[in-house]
Amino acid sequence: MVLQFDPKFLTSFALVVSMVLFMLYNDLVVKPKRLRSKLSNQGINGPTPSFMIGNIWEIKKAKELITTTPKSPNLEPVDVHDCASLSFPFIETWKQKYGKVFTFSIGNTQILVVNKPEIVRDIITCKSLDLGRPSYEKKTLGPLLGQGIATSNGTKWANQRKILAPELYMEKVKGMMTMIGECATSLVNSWDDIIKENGGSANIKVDEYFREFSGDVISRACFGSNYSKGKQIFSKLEALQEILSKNSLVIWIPGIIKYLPTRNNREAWKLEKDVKNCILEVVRDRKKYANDDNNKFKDLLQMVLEAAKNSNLSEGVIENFIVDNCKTIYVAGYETTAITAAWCLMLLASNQEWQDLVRAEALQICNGKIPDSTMLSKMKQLTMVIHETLRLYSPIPVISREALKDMKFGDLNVPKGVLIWAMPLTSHTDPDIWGSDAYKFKPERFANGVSGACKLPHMYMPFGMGPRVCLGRDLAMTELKILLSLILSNFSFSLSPEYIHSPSLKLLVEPQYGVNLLVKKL
Ligand code: HEM
Repeated sequence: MVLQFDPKFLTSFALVVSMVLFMLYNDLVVKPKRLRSKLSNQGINGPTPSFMIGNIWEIKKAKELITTTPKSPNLEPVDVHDCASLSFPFIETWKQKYGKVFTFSIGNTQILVVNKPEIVRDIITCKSLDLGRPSYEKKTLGPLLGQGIATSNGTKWANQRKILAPELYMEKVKGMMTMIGECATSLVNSWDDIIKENGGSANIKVDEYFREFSGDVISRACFGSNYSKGKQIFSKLEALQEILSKNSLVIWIPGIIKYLPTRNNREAWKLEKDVKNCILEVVRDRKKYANDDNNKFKDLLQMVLEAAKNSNLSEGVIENFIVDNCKTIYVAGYETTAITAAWCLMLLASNQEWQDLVRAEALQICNGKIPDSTMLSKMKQLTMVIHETLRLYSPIPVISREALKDMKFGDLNVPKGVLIWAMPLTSHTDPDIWGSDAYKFKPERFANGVSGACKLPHMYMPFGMGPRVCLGRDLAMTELKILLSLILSNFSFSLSPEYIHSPSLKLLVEPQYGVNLLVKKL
């Protein structure tokens, strides 16, 4: 039997196929080539990309080489902290080969890496809404962050920032200090118990305890009295984050991989749906009691709810606004703080003289009490240690932007669609900025603040800078100071023989095998 097709159908079919092919050719070949040639005309070069995958292969190979050779401090002491080479080996290699400004690609996305201080300053302090968060973040982190403040752009971002920022100002954080002190005390008590059981000292892997601590703080700050429901939500978000970090390179490859019902994708979709339902359940409970006592709930969720109520957004949009911003605050604030605390203890464990100094300061100022805001402001040496930790082990290694229109920074023309990466990890250890001891742990460099520590203070950016600077900076610093001062006032610690030094990049830069310490009660 010979199939007969209507000639009109055949013509339309051929037209659609050629349009799809044309669009694919444009997206995968023409556009990336055009962007690269606009950059190379300005003398900006980089490794040659392969079709569809860009430089993913080189990145994967460089990372594999590093992860197979972790260092144990028993063999070599941890006294050189070159975190950038360990977590971004490919960036260091290309920087040496192509200079301080170079380009590479992941999938068909063109990335411009900028290490020149004057350009970095212009980019991260740029107030134009034409410079935004990269659209790929919505692809890679969509299930985790939705379209909350961290992934949105333009007026949508500006509105969310206006609503959320005042809730995390220092004045509000001061009101959270008793709650933070309670969470830290609970961690100290659990270490006390382990140490007692083990006859005076114990080998403790600190990471899970710090995650529990910062998860508790964020759950209580976000959900107040619905805190136990908050914990359930956050454990699902944690699982979702783990799945997405496994997908982080594959998802860049153009095509339909993120839509395929693979095991990872199915799990991620289920968790995303569960989280949304759980948050909306808390919201429904709140609405039931809202008229009983309007002052009952004074937490971030209530503030997001009220902001949504006062806006002229439609019901469906309001739901997403609430769900996405609750998720964003959790994701932005949970692991970053926990990982920083772990790196801080690793550094104090390997620098006993600084551990003794900061402990003496904490004991003298707090005298066994949970610190209040006046005490925290007096703890200068502890602040210096946290700054130095964030310099050497910045948990967020890249500050990324996308040119949403053609843009110009000094002499540099950035075509629309190019992603720009400023790299805290690299600029925090650049010897031209910090001196020849840039890779050493020396908190004393911060004795006169950030401006006294380096020639170009804007190159110190663990919390970013400019209009999109971290909203939770004051909360994070307060959490870290309370937690660390209580630990130092109660315990002494050194690196355990089980500790393996291997900073590695998942979604954040974290200790690949955790931080194991030998902890003793004072
Ligand atoms: C040590 C802990 C933390 C570090 C190192 C850190 C670092 C950062 C960095 C580098 C950015 C991106 C800035 C940019 O793109 O210019 C950021 C954004 C953000 N952070 Fe943090 N953060 C920490 C803790 C927190 C906490 C505790 C919260 C909330 C409770 C939080 C909420 C946010 C939010 C909402 C944004 C997005 C701001 C926007 O796009 O306008 N962060 N953070």
